[in-house]
Amino acid sequence: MDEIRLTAREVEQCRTVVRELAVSFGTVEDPELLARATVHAQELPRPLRYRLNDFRLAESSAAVLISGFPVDEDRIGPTPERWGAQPDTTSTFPEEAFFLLCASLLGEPFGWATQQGSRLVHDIVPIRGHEELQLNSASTTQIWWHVEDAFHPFRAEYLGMMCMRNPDRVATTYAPVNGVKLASDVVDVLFQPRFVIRPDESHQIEADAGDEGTMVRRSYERVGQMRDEPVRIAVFFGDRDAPYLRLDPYFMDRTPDDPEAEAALAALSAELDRTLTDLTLAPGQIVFVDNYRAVHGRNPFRPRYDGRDRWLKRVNVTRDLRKSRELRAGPDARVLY
Ligand SMILES: NC(=[NH2+])NCCC[C@H](N)C(=O)O
Ligand SMILES: O=C(O)CCC(=O)C(=O)O
Ligand SMILES: [Fe+2]
Repeated sequence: MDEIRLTAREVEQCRTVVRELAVSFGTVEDPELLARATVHAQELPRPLRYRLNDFRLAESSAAVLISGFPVDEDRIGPTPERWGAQPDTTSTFPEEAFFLLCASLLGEPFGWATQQGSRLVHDIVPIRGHEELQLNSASTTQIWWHVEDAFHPFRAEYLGMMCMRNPDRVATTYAPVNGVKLASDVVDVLFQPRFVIRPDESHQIEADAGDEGTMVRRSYERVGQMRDEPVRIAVFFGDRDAPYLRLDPYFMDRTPDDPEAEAALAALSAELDRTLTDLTLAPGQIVFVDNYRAVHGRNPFRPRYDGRDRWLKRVNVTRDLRKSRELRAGPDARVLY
């Protein structure tokens, strides 16, 4: 994993850019701010921009950690009890704006109509009743490692997470694909379309009541179709010697009709299990996981439900919005229906 540590001077430079945005905007969801993000991101410190550029272009590493940006523990307010339940979006504006500007250096932030009310910046918080689900809002059960939204052809190239608080030091888990060792015939099988990935539950929880337009309903129908009539896909793609990967074993069908494929998936899973490591985010730290080159998950923890729970912000980033044009309302629209 790459680590970028901001110097005190660089942090001041970042805060100046963010302060300027805060004059005109109260939420990072404002489409006008998003339209300008790529431009304003060029005002961030040059070393940060160079490092993120290397990460994006040279694939120097499968994840990058950015440390040093401060979080104002009092100003951000209590951890929300549900997704998007933060009473005042301005309370985390500086942190989210910095996060979004960094994301803009890697590509275009986007959201899903079927997740967290179509917002671009998601909350990762433990939610009452979700403790044992395979969702970001779970707690007492581990989140099995996965590629984010592996079932979807337009899933993120990078998954960003920024820590607001993490008092019990709960670890995100992480394993890069370049650490796995597999026999050549196993790699061959993984490159073939012999695998089935179903949509995970985070796309099947109906959005906040109220914003259930026709488009959103159609979007849930599309996810339903991917669940009921999934197409067979390859787990590996790209370069034979440095493959990209696409898998979420928890939501993948066993393939008893194809024992060779089943064995290849088991072999890859065992390797990723073997190489999985902990990454404990501290307040202010941002990680961007290369969603084509690594899997991630999370260790279990006991939720507090006292306003001081673990709280991350999350954003999906694509290198190319155009490839999903058929699912978006306009060229610069960022929500996939
Ligand atoms: N193996 C899994 N648990 N996959 C689903 C991951 C969690 C999902 N992306 C969410 O936002 O809640
Ligand atoms: O909470 C974490 O550290 C990661 C959760 C996760 O997998 C996700 O939100 O996509
Ligand atoms: Fe995830």
